[in-house]
Amino acid sequence: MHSLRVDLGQRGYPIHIGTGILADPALFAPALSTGPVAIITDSNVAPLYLEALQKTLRKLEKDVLTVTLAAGEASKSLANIQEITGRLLSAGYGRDCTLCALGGGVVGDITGFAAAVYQRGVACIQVPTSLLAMVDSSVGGKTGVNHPLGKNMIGAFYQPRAVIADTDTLDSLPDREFRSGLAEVIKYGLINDQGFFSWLEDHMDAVLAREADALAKVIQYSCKDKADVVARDELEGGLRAILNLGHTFGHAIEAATGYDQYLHGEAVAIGIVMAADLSRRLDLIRESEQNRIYALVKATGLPTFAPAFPIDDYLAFMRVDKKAEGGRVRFILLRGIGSAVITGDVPPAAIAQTLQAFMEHEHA
Ligand SMILES: NC(=O)c1ccc[n+]([C@@H]2O[C@H](COP(=O)([O-])OP(=O)(O)OC[C@H]3O[C@@H](n4cnc5c(N)ncnc54)[C@H](O)[C@@H]3O)[C@@H](O)[C@H]2O)c1
Ligand SMILES: O=C(O)C(=O)C[C@@H](O)[C@H](O)[C@H](O)COP(=O)(O)O
Ligand SMILES: [Zn+2]
Repeated sequence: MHSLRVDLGQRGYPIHIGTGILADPALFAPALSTGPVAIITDSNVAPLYLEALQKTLRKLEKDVLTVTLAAGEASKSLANIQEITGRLLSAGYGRDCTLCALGGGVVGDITGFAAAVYQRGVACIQVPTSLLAMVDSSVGGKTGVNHPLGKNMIGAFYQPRAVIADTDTLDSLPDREFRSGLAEVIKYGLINDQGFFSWLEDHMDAVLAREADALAKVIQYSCKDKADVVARDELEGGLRAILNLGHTFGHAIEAATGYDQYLHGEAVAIGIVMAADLSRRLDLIRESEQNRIYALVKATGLPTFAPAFPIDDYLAFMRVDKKAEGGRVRFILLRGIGSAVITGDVPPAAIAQTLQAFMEHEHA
């Protein structure tokens, strides 16, 4: 097992990454409040891992309630916050309860938000089971739900008490979901870890084959890169926005397509390719660097072109992005591989050219 820490003083917490650790009560015990536990999970994950987690918690003599949401992004809704909190109230759960998010980023984001608002805040443990959740969403305390008008528009920063990532659960993760998680992994290399990006270029075959050593390195490096950024800027006053590379375009793609055609990581992959294109148009990176980025995304089997919509539709979704300031959309762009810049100083014509280029055809 490998453990690291998100260094946030009193709100700091451990991230445990390893095989078989879902069955280890000793990892859960320090993060639990004194009262009962509610496991929030989804309809795909429940048949696979719910029993194992229930067993672990019962060894700690915990009463356990389970809320199983329908799998998929549509479950990240305010209606399900009502459902979860209603179940907790009906069961008489008080402020001493703990919510355990067992699943991917959807379950993690909604459970974290439910924990933030239920009786003004109860303990939360993230038990990520998708690659994306292990490398990104379970860490850092961004919680929330979607609104039809925009992705993640309702939420809170609320840190978990612990992240417990049992990599054995990835054995059952469908290939498309696995690749989706790799988009966020590539992101870390691009924003602040040039060596990791090069390593990914050299080892993508091993990663895609889910070789244990390669997978362990991917998860450990990603969690460390994310924990470092979060520790320096928990509430996204500035620096943390670099974790949003590819998301200004990506979230617009998700929202424009009703959240059900592209997985989050797929939309982010297209967004990364677009951000690289925009960076090159503004002479921030060389064409050779743009080509490397495109090649790695492509080698990962992720999509690199966006569905065709009127540019104004994309721009309208991009304007609701939370990074916008004074009505001006801000982008995370690249100054090289391993170096990101946050800027609102982007000519509208360049944004339109990038959108056009990646809607019309695949980049050669
Ligand atoms: N809070 C953050 O910092 C943050 C970061 C990145 C993404 N996100 C959010 O995370 C969500 C995407 O997360 P995701 O990709 O995990 O999606 P997801 O939660 O929908 O999980 C992906 C799919 O895989 C299934 N699944 C999960 N684990 C499995 C397993 N071990 N075996 C078999 N099937 C399994 C799920 O049921 C689902 O169908 C988006 O809503 C995105 O906005 C949040
Ligand atoms: O943790 C962060 O900060 C991120 O931006 C991580 C992203 O991968 C994630 O998709 C996040 O939910 C996006 O946040 P948002 O603030 O743009 O909604
Ligand atoms: Zn993301």
